[in-house]
Amino acid sequence: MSATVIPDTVAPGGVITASNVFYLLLLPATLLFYAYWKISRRHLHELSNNIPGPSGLPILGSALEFVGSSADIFKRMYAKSFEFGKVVKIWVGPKLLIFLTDPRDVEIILSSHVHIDKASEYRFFKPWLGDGLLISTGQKWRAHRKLIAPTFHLNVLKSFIDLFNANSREVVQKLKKENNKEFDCHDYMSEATVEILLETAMGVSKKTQDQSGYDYALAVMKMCDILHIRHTKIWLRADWIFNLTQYATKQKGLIHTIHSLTRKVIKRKRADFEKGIRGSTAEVPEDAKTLKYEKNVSSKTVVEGLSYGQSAGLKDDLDVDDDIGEKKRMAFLDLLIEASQNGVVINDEEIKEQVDTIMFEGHDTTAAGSSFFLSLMGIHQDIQDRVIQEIDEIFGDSDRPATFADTLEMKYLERCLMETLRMFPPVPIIARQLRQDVKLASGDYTLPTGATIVIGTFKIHRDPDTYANPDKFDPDNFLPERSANRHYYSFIPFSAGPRSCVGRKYAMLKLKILLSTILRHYRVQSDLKEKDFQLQADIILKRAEGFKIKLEPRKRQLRAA
Ligand code: HEM
Repeated sequence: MSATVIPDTVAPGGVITASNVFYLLLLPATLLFYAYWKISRRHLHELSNNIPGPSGLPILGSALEFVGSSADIFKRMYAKSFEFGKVVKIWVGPKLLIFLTDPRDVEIILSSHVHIDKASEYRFFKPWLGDGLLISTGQKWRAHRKLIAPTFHLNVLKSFIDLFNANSREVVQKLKKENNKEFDCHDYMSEATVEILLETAMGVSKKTQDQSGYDYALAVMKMCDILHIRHTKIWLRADWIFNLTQYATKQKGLIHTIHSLTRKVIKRKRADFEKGIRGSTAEVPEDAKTLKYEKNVSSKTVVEGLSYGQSAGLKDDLDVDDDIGEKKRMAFLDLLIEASQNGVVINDEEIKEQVDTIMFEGHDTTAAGSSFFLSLMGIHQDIQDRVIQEIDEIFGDSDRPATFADTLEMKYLERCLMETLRMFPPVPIIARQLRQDVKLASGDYTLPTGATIVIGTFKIHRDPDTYANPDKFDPDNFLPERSANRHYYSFIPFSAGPRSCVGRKYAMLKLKILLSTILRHYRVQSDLKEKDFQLQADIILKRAEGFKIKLEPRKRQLRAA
């Protein structure tokens, strides 16, 4: 542009050229920009000065701590976390991260209707999840949350029970080929959780998809690897650099695989909708239907009988009014398509973003949770005995499907599940961007506007001030008398407050049916102990070495009912 204004020629015998002018102005312009940048960040520095944390290197800060494999980074960061208190600042280049692990401080952030903006790192999800519920903010997030949350209410979830049973039975059949040999159960859990989502929340039969649930799950895992690399290698954060790398090409291919499934799902559902078909079109085999076994359970018992993965005192928009009107009782994609018919609440692109979001959040988290659960059962044989005893007391020697009332009886299994989510929370950290200063409750600290706040769920769940023996797998941590005096925000696997997980109840119900069905048929063995797990936190917490277990068929004489 400047070349057209000031011709880039050498003046006869002179030295003033356009490039000379450019270089002459570059230095003062840079100095001015730097001065402005420093002044605009003064507040950030002033308020963070008294927050403890590693001093780091000039310019880079602690960026080098994030070099290496995900498992190395996780181990290093967790070890470092013991050097400081419950409010820690870390500079990563110019970025200020503040880690919070005191439940009183965490409550201030998570319960707020103001601090709802996700950290800037979530933008790496955009090409994949668009502006779906996980990432969006402001009015768009509010309107869509209001629309989507009721589609995960208990009354809707109860209509999924037969499909949870049918799919869990299929997993048991598939697992037969792994009898008595070591294998990675996460592969099976990923495939099952994708297929269950397709048949329940999306309401389409998995048989109509030409891609298997596993292909989709694999693409998601590889996509998470790339996103994790962008979080840790700071030079890849800039889109223009990232787009020059092979990761960008790989990402394009993976997004194509992921989006081709979600596009097909929406297309099929729309076609069904136009034919007047509502609800799931997935078929349930007769022997997985629960109607004749179901006892009537009042919604009051339901709320009191199940914590759904939350501390008992925490309530959110999933807990209000379980007896919602008949009209509102629609599953996720049915409701979105119906809402889009008038084009006001949600348009086609937004439906796709939400479907992508639910397909991701709904499967990878529960695949990790169930794989950790099975690994822990394999390690703690005595605890597995008690779970199996409880299941056998509920089902006897019958092979009938699990009813909703049965899931309420699975109290010990539920405690084991909660303890699994405590020790190995699938979402190990939550990050928010502060748009205004926040005074903390735990000490004389004020978090400055512009800081990235990292809620360290993994660390909070291992705090010896809250859990007497935090590294021991002890389901009795969730006995009512032990939970009673705990701060509500000291157990937050599903986050909490207005941006809590909308799939919390769905996840707990599905996991109870899936895991109890597996344990009705198999006993789990594991040669490793949990201290040997190589944890890696690339978006979702996993075992880097895979979730290796062995299954032994249980010797039960089953009868039909
Ligand atoms: C064990 C299973 C699960 C765990 C541990 C889990 C955990 C979480 C956590 C911690 C968040 C907050 C994330 C953040 O703020 O960055 C979240 C949000 C979310 N989860 Fe889950 N989740 C699980 C299962 C599910 C399922 C089954 C679904 C859907 C079917 C789901 C859908 C969502 C959505 C849509 C959000 C975003 C909510 C919002 O921002 O309004 N999750 N989940």
